[in-house]
Amino acid sequence: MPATEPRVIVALDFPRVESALDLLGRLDPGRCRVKIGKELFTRAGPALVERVVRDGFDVFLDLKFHDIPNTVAAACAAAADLGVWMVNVHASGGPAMLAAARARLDQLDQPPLLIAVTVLTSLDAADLAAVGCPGEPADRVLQLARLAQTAGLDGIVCSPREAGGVREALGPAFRLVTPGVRPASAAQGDQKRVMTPAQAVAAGADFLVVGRPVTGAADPMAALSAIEAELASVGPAGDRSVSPAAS
Ligand SMILES: O=c1ccn([C@@H]2O[C@H](COP(=O)(O)O)[C@@H](O)[C@H]2O)c(=O)[nH]1
Repeated sequence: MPATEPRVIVALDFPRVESALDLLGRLDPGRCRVKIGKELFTRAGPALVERVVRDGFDVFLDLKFHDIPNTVAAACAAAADLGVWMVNVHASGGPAMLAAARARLDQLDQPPLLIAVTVLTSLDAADLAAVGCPGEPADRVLQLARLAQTAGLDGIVCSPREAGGVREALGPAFRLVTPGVRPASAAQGDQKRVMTPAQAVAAGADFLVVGRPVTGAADPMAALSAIEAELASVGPAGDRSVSPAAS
């Protein structure tokens, strides 16, 4: 990914639509992308997504579809109709579900990026064991990442902690989208697998999803600028541009 492309995706998680619009009015689509997730989508619906797209933002619609193949494929097509830049599904939905989503989006001239959620960044090994998946999160992430790549997805959501291993195993063109990003001074909250912005990019993340460290800051724009400054200090280490032939 060229180092000049905005890496930060601001998660617009707000209890009030007006608060999301207020922050959007201060953000620059040339500097960051935005994520609309379950909270804002449930409050404001597709009309808000279309408005934010019209305002020039690359929108990651983070609804984490997880259902039977036919339903997920149709939901992905509906998301694409909104003009979003990225849409996601749960990798644990299985190979047929992933393949159906891929096949449906492949019918479009300009499909959004299709990304698979691996292991939620709020989970640690004990949480995984509690839901019947004993083992290290990194191993499960890699297993699900391979499944997603085999099904032709464009990348995965994982924590920055797994980015290095996945990057090494699956190559430079596979997009790694990492929530679980916390500047050194920020509260961890419910996230269990975290790294700083600089560490995430150095580990191989393409896109950093950042919510509360920006949206919950006293001065959200100053918080975003501090993250950008931290990323600038990483320099070209995160530039893994690939030729079309290699991608
Ligand atoms: O594994 C995942 C998948 C998605 N998310 C989403 O990212 C943001 C993170 O927000 P913070 O406030 O920076 O923790 C949020 O919208 C989650 O739904 C994730 O955290 N982990």
